[in-house]
Amino acid sequence: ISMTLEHGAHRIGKRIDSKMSRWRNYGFGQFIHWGLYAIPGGHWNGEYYGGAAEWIRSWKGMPNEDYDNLYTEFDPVDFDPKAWAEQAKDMGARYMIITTKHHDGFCLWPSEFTDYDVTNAPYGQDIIGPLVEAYDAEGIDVYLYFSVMDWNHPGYRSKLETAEDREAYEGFKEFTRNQLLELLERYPSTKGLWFDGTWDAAWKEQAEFADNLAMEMREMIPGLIIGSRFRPDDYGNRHFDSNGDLMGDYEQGWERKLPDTYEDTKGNDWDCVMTVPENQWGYHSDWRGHVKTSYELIEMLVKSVSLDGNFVMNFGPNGQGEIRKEERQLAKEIGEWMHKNQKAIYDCGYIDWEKQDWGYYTRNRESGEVYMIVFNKPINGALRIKTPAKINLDKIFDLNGPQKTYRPEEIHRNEYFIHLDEALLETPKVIVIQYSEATNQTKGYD
Ligand SMILES: C[C@@H]1N[C@@H](c2cn(-c3ccccc3)nn2)[C@H](O)[C@@H]1O
Repeated sequence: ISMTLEHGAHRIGKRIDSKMSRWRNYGFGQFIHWGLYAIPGGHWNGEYYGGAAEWIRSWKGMPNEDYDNLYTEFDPVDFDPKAWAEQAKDMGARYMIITTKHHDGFCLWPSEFTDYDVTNAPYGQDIIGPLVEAYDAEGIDVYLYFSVMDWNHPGYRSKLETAEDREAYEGFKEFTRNQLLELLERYPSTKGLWFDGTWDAAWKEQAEFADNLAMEMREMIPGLIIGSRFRPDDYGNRHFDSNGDLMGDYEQGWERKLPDTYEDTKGNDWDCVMTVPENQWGYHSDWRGHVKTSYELIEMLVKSVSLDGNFVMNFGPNGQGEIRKEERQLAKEIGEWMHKNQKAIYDCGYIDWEKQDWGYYTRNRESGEVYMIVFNKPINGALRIKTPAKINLDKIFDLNGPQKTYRPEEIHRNEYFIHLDEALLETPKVIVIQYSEATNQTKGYD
C-alpha cells in the first residue's frame, strides 16, 4: 500500500523534457572541489591528515579557529578559469559541477548574506562568475554544488533538540534560501544544483521547507535540474520517499561507487561522482593508496553510460589555483581516448542485450546505433554477441581506423561470434553494430 505524502516524489519515472534529455545525454562530467581546504592540502603543523582533505576542519590535528582563519590566506594567484575550461573541453567533459560552498561554509562567490566569502579574502573577487563564463564559452554546461550543512553559520544545527535550536535553525533556513536564490540570480545560465550535506536530522525534518524551496528555485529557472540528495520526505526519508519513489530529477546515490547491473539503477536517471584517489575531493598534497589510472576511469565512464548514467570525475585544484600534474595527465589521456571514441559515449545509454565478458554495450538514443566497447579480448579473439529475438545484425565495423567490417558467425539462434584478428588491444576498442528489428515473419527454422 502506498502512503499519502505531502512532500514525497511529485513525479513517477524519468523527466522527459528537453533539458533533462540534454542532461541524460552528457555521459561525462567534471567535478571541481575547490575552497579553503586546498590551502592546508591535508597537512597541518607538519602533521599528515589521513581523511578527506575537504574535511580537515573536523580533524583534531587542526583547531577550528586555525581552519576558519584560512580565508585570510586565500589568494590563488594562478587561478585561470579559461585554462580549466579548455582542459575540460579537451578531456571531453560536457558538464561541470563546481563547489560554490562546501561544508565549511566558505563561499566562492560574493554573498550578501555572509562575510565568509571570497570578497573578504586577499583574492577579493568572485570565483564562480569567471568559471561559469569560461565553461559556458567552451559549451560546457555548469552546475552548482551547494552544501546545506554549513559549519560556519551560527544557526546551523545537525539536530534540533531545544527551542533555542529550533529558533536558530529558522534563521539558518532563511539564510540557506537566500543564498540559493542569490546563486540563481547571479548565475542564471546554470542548468542545475548538486546538493550535498543533507543527511542531518535537523534537515530531515524540513520536508515542507525543502519542497517549497525546490519549487521556488524552479520558478526562477524553469527546468532547473536538482538530484535526489536535496530534500527529505514527510518522514525524513531521502533519495527515495516512503513509497520507494525517487525524489528529484536523478539519483545521486552513487558517490565513489558504481551500480553493477541495470536493476541496481531501478531504471532511474543517475550520476556517479568519482574521486581519483580512494577518497579525496579537495586538494591533498600527499595522495596515498591507490590512484586510479586513465584506463580505470575510462572503464567507469563506459560502465556508467552502459547503465544509463553520467560519470563525473573529480578535480581538486591546489591553494594557488593550479590543477595538479596527475590530474592534468589523466585529463590528457582520457581526452585522447574520447577524441576517437566519443560517439560511443555522447547521447548514448543502456541497451538490454546480455552483458558479455569482453566489455560493455552502449546505444545511441537517437540513431539506435550500438557500440561494443571492448576491454577484455578473449584468447581466441572471439567476441560473443547475444541479442534478443528478432534482431538482425546488419553491419558491424570498427569505429576507428580502416573501416574493417566483421561478418558475424552464428553459433546459436540470436547468438554470434565476431572474430578480432588484431594482436593486442592497446586501448579499449569500439566496434559499431547497426541492427534492425526483424519484421514479423520469422526466419525459417533451418
Ligand atoms: C561529493 C562529496 N560528498 C562529501 C561528503 C560525503 N560525506 C559522507 C558523510 C558521511 C558518510 C559518507 C559520506 N561527507 N561529505 C565530500 O566531502 C564530497 O563533497
